[in-house]
Amino acid sequence: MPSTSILLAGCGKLGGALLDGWLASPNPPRMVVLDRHRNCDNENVTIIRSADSVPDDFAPDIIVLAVKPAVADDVITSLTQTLGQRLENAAFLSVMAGRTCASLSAAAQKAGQKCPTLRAMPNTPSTIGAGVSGLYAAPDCTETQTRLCHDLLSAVGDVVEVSEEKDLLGVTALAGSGPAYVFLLAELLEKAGQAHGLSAETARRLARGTIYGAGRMLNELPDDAETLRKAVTSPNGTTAAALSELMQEEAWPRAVDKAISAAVRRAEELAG
Ligand SMILES: NC(=O)c1ccc[n+]([C@@H]2O[C@H](COP(=O)([O-])OP(=O)(O)OC[C@H]3O[C@@H](n4cnc5c(N)ncnc54)[C@H](O)[C@@H]3O)[C@@H](O)[C@H]2O)c1
Ligand code: PRO
Repeated sequence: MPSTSILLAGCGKLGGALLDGWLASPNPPRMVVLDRHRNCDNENVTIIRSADSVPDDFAPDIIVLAVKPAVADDVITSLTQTLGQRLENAAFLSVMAGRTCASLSAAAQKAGQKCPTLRAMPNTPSTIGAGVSGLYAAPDCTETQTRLCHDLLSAVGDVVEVSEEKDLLGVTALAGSGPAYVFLLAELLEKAGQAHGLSAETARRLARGTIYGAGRMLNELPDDAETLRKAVTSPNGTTAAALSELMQEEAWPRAVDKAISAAVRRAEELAG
C-alpha cells in the first residue's frame, strides 16, 4: 500500500468493502471518508458528513467515488468547490457502474477544477482482500496516478488493467456483479439439499464448503476450469447425470449468456 492520501466519497456496501480491505492491509493510507451514515473508529480515518468538513491540511492524491451515480455530480461539485487548488495533482477513481470518465471529469471542470479520472470495477470480496478489479485510466491521467490506483486496488485483491473504457462493461457484468451469481448458486444448492432431506445447517455447510473448495482449486491449481470439471465427472456417474441437465444449451449456457448480456445492457443504460 503506497503512502498516500485518499478521500473516499461513499462508504456503503462497496466503499465499505474497500475501506475494510485497506484498513486490514499492512500500511493503510491516510483516509478521509465522506459518508452520511458510516462511522469508523480508526486512527487512519477521519469521517466527515459533508464536503465542506474536509480538514484544512488534507490534500487528497485520489478521490474514490463510491456513491450511487445519481448523486455523483453533487458530490464532485461540492468537493471540487471545497478543495479547489488542493486538487491540482489529484485524480478521481470512480467505482460506479456506468458513469464515464468524460462525464465525471466534466462535472469537476464545471465546478472550476481540471481533474483526470480513472475508473475501476472492484467487487465485494475486496472486504477480505479477495477482490478482483478491472481498472481503466483516461489518457490524461499521469503514470503516478495510475500506479497509485493500481496499488490501492492491489491491496484488496487482483487487478486487471483494460486499455479501453468500454471493456469495463464486460468487467462489470462478469466480476462486479459476479459475486451475486455465486451467492445465488449457494442459495439454490442449499434449497436443493434440503429438498432432498438434509437439514438446513448441513445443506448450508455443504453448499458453502463446496463453493469455497472449488474456488480455492481454481485459484491455486494451474489446471483450467474444464479440466477440473472433468476430473469430478466419473463416466456414467452422478456428476455426469447432473451436468447432462446443466449443460443443455437452453440450461446454463443460455442462462449465463442472457444474464451477462442483461448486465452489460444495464451498464450501458447507466452510462447514458
Ligand atoms: N455493491 C457492489 O457490489 C458494487 C460493486 C462494484 C461497484 N459498485 C458501485 O459502487 C457504487 C455504490 O454502490 P453501493 O452498493 O456501495 O451503494 P450503497 O448505497 O451501499 O452506498 C452508497 C453510500 O453513499 C452514501 N451517500 C449517499 N449520498 C451521499 C452524499 N451526498 N455524500 C456522501 N455520501 C453519500 C450513502 O450513505 C451510502 O453509504 C455504485 O455506483 C455501484 O455501481 C457496487
Ligand atoms: N453492483 C453494482 C450494480 O449492481 C455494480 C456491480 C455490482 O449495479
